[in-house]
Amino acid sequence: MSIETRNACVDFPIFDAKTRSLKKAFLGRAGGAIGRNSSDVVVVEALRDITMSLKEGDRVGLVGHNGAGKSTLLRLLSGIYEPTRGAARVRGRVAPVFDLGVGMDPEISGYENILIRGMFLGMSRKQMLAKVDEIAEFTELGDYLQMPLRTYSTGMRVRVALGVVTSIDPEILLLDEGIGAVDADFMKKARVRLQALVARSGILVFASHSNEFLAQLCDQAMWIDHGRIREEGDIEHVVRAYEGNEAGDHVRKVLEELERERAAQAGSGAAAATGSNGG
Ligand SMILES: Nc1ncnc2c1ncn2[C@@H]1O[C@H](COP(=O)(O)OP(=O)(O)OP(=O)(O)O)[C@@H](O)[C@H]1O
Repeated sequence: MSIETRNACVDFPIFDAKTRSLKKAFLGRAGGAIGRNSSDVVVVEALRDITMSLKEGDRVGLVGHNGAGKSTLLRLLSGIYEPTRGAARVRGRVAPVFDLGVGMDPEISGYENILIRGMFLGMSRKQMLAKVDEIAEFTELGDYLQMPLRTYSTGMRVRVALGVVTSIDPEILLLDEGIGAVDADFMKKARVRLQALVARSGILVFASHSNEFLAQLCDQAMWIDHGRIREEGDIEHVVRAYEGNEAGDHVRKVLEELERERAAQAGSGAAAATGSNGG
């Protein structure tokens, strides 16, 4: 599996822009540049000359200000958008997780929504039937899963959606944040599942404004600025460039913490193995 883009650009033509008061070319603090294409139609230049090459095992975080182009890049990689110019080629089974609520039907039960949402993300009905009990247990929603989804609170819906998303087996996982609405205890549980999901996905591209979350799931990052790749490299370096030393130090702490957790897990795994041999 792989992702390759070469000088990929995405323009959004805006036919109903108030053109008379528009400056010739506008580059604001937020959002992509506003310009005109060759037919003099106003366009938002959401992505400019994106060249990237990802292979199995790559875990890339996208950082950048509001409107920088992160979501547009994820949509380009998922095939929802074609490049206006340049090329984008993606090989592999893609699971686009942009909006946790997409593909959910308020009129049917939580249980049925689990099946449907899973199929929307590329799983077969049979595969989902095999997973549904485990997902139901993860959500801790009990009998609520028999009730129509419209009777759920926002956080309860997110639990269902997260349960499904973290149960799939994608080759390429494209994740847009928006995972904020669950309570802290549940998030802790979800984090473990998300990390497991990422570990079994071949390629991850994850857009988020949470450096903590990014550091937990990614090792590389790209800073998207006004539709262009401004900086790329390891995640600490990119966050430091984008947000400064304090944020960079925070990322390093999160990475060190993860490293300790992993070492402790490996240690206890080794101890358990030794124990069973001895007994
Ligand atoms: N469907 C659309 N039609 C017109 N312009 C769009 C459309 N989608 C995005 N844009 C523009 O493209 C630019 C990039 O938007 P995008 O959603 O990719 O940014 P983002 O980095 O994900 O931002 P945020 O962090 O705020 O979610 C913005 O200027 C936005 O106004």
